[in-house]
Amino acid sequence: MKVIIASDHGGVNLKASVVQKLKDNGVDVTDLGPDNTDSVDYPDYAKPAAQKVASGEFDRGILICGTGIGMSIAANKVKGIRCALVHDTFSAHATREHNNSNMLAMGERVIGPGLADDIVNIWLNTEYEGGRHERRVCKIEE
Ligand SMILES: O=C(CO)[C@H](O)[C@H](O)[C@H](O)COP(=O)(O)O
Repeated sequence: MKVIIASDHGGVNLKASVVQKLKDNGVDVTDLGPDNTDSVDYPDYAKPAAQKVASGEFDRGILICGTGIGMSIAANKVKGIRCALVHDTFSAHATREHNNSNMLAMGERVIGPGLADDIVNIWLNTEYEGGRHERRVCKIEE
């Protein structure tokens, strides 16, 4: 599975920790930036990351800003993206099983690296259930 990750300045430290954990676990992860805490605008990173998932260049995308909210809003403007803002492990499971989410957004100012790693691990390894959920996901796509 190919994963792309991006942040703004508010998520750059949590992103570094998530990237390291993914690499330790052998996940093929590409960091779109930024690589420092200079102030940037989150849509400038969320949009290209979302486009690379929507195009199929990457299988999944992870976005991290201060709250995760701005990046999730921006990513969900891209057709084909279902970006879930998640700060608990139950939702990480549920959004894969029910929504077939292809992007995950988290906030560095909301959760710490331990919980973020658990969320990412669950989100990457939980299968979409299909069935009744497929009808609903199709309605989103329409
Ligand atoms: O978009 C956000 C909030 O919805 C993100 O948390 C940003 O990281 C945040 O707005 C950046 O804020 P800052 O005061 O410019 O660091």
